[in-house]
Amino acid sequence: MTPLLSVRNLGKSYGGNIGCTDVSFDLFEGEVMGIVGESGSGKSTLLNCLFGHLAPDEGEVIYSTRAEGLRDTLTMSEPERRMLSRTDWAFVHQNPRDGLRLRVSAGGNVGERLMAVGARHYGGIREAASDWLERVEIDTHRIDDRPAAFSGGMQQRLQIARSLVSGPRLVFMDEPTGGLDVSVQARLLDLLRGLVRRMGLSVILVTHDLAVVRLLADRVMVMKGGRVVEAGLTDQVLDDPQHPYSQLLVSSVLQV
Ligand SMILES: Nc1ncnc2c1ncn2[C@@H]1O[C@H](COP(=O)(O)OP(=O)(O)OP(=O)(O)O)[C@@H](O)[C@H]1O
Repeated sequence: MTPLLSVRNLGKSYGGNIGCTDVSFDLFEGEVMGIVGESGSGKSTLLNCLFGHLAPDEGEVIYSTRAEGLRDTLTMSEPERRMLSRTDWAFVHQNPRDGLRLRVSAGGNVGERLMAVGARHYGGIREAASDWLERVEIDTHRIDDRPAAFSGGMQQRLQIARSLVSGPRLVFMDEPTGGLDVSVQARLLDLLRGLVRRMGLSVILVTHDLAVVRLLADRVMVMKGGRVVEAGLTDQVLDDPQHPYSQLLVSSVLQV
């Protein structure tokens, strides 16, 4: 089976500082890959290099496109890449305010993404937006409200609806439950898990929370100092970590 995404020797430094280095992995269709590590271990740098928010210094990011087979996204033209990130890919930010337009209605936030991929029929767009609000458990009566009036958890659910409405195959998530109350996190995780499984999404999920990884990820990569120090099936890595740093990471959570 061809991987959906193949990353080879990806590296990015900031002046003399390593952001991430020598990162290689494959991601298959329908698979969730968790990336964990302490603050400064390179998780965000890696995620942003993969999505295209940052330009890596070296490496390859080969993506299996629907129309043109395998393509290195790092050598694509800017318009091609933009199109890919609107149609096949989506990004869920930790802070929903980074992924939403706060002055546009909830329905508008979702509908806008459909228009960006060519939808034009107003009735159809509004219906799809309403359907997606329901799917992320937002009362459809709030469709014309601005997200600024929503709670943090609702804003995050709206951002997820906006990201998924266009039917992406690969979703990048940066601490999607970070900054939310524990009870709100639990509900969001449940929702995310259901959507990911039902839609058969491939996900690259950055988090420092091992409970999030345990619940969502099929496989996990542990990063330290910009490098992947251990990778494997989630249960294996969390139940029987091999690298001393992974052991420390797992045991520090258990002690809390
Ligand atoms: N804009 C930048 N300029 C210089 N160094 C940076 C920059 N962004 C990140 N770094 C450095 O790159 C390394 C990796 O940082 P990165 O933010 O990717 O880690 P992280 O694991 O995502 O951390 P956090 O969980 O705190 O977001 C760190 O040493 C960090 O100081």
